[in-house]
Amino acid sequence: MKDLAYLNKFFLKYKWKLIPGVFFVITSNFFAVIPAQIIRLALDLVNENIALYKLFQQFDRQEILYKIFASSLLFFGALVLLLALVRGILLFFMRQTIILTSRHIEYDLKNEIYNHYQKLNLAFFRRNNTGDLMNRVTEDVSRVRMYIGPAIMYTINTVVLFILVIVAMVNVNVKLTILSIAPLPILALIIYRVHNKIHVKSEKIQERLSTLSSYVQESFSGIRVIKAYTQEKNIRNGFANESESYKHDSMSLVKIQALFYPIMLLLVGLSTIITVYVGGIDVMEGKITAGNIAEFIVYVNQLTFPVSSLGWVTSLVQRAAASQKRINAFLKTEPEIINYNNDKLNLKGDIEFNKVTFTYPDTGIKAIDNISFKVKAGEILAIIGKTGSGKSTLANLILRMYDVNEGDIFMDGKNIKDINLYNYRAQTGFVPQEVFLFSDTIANNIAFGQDLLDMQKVENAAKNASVYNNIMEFDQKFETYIGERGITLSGGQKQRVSIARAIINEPKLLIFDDSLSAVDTKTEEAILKNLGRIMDGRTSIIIAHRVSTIKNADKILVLDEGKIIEEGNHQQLMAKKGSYFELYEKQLLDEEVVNS
Ligand SMILES: Nc1ncnc2c1ncn2[C@@H]1O[C@H](COP(=O)(O)OP(=O)(O)OP(=O)(O)O)[C@@H](O)[C@H]1O
Repeated sequence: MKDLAYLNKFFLKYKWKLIPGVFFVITSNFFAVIPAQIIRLALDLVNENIALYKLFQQFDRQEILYKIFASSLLFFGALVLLLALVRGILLFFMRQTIILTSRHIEYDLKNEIYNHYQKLNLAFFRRNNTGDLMNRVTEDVSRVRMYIGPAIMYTINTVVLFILVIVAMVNVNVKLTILSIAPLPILALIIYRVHNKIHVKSEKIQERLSTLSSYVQESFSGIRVIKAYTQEKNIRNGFANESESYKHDSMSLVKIQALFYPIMLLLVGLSTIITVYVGGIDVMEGKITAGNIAEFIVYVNQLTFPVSSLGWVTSLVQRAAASQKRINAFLKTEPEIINYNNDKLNLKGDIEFNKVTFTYPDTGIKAIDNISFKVKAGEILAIIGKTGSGKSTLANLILRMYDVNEGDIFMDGKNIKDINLYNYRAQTGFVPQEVFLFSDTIANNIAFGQDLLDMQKVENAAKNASVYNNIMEFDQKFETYIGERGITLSGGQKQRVSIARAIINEPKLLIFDDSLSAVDTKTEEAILKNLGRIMDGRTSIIIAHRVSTIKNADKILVLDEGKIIEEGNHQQLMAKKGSYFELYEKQLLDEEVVNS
């Protein structure tokens, strides 16, 4: 429960919506109790008047008596209707205030969690799976909303109605009160148990549904592999098995749900029977009137819903507390990469690595091992090496996606930890190894890092990334939708759109992580030529597998197992006749074989 205390700040924020809500809950209950008393009066009136009516048999007055009696009954009926109407209006305002507030708080909480996610660094997203991250913002927040809205509303409602009804009942007859409400605690307990069971089963069904959806999604994504390996039948059987488990769990939920109403009706019926039986004896003994029995039956029926909601509310609160606990754990996670400096930064592009070592915190893999090098502003640094040698990690460290364990990285002579991180990243262009494009138009994808869409800039960037002609071939040109709802770009086209996105701002520092692997050598040459022009006087870091890509770099680092094993420009490294030379010779040979 203490986890839910986190929400108090929201209650305070929306107090002027909640306080009227509580007022409406309380007043609406008065209008729930008064009709029962009017029904008692009406019934007693019927009882007395029937005797009187019979007394005046054969007299003219009987007709007048009948009229008075009928109009009084009509009056009581109209009064009950009017009270129900007023109660309805109050209930409407109750929901308009309390449930509306719960929606406001849900919105605030979702935004708070989402904003917090944006502050957290890459390592956090690698540690937690996407499903979990999504659940915090969707499922968990919804459960918390059920506590803020329905749970609180029904709790206040139940307490107020209970007090009013019990006071009214005790005023009539204490013994009858105790006996008629005796089955209700059992009702609350059973409903609580049934709700918990329903909850456990619903959770299981939800899990089954997720598994089923993932299965279907994966089989659609991998349809080419499935068809190529003629695995359609196996996949179909797998789907049938998953569906069977889902059906089985759903059936068992339906069985429990089917018990819910009969149990409720049984216990309410029991209360009514007790009221009629015990009340009937009291009427015969003259302790209470017949109208009191009718009044009691109305009370008992009025208590049914709040009592059953008590069980429901208890399980709602428990679930909300569990969800809020998970949300709090996320909100308490502090970003590991912290920006201490808000001074404006004008990046030049001098980079220095000084004895840098980095080990991935989750896997314990030492990806960078005691690396030192310098790049002057305006130079092109190339990084080459076997797969897994630490090239992408180096790019991540330059972008300060992770902080180093040992050593220091300097940007323009300042430690990277001490410069304005957001300013720094804004002046950096990065093309990641795994291209990611949003489900949006090509123009918006290219202009992603910009505040405003400047089509001139977008087109220029596309030209410099050698993708302009491809885009112009599409019917809708730059307005072409890509991603799930749109067309599928080829690997090379995606890479070039991603390059256009990185160069559109003419960054001071540009990092290409194996970003030319899917384009042919001719296109690669054209892009590099354009880059040479755009990046003149700015620093570029090019990670590549092909020697042809990096031949013209000012400095080349050859990495192996996180260490620099060779360093120099193309000529120097060729003269060394070491790993770089071997790689070059091998790639040259491969090219000749392909061309012959
Ligand atoms: N997010 C991560 N968490 C844990 N370990 C990682 C992570 N990313 C990379 N590694 C590990 O760090 C090492 C270096 O990986 P890195 O991606 O830097 O290599 P690379 O040289 O870029 O390889 P490639 O050329 O195949 O892209 C590898 O052993 C890899 O398994």
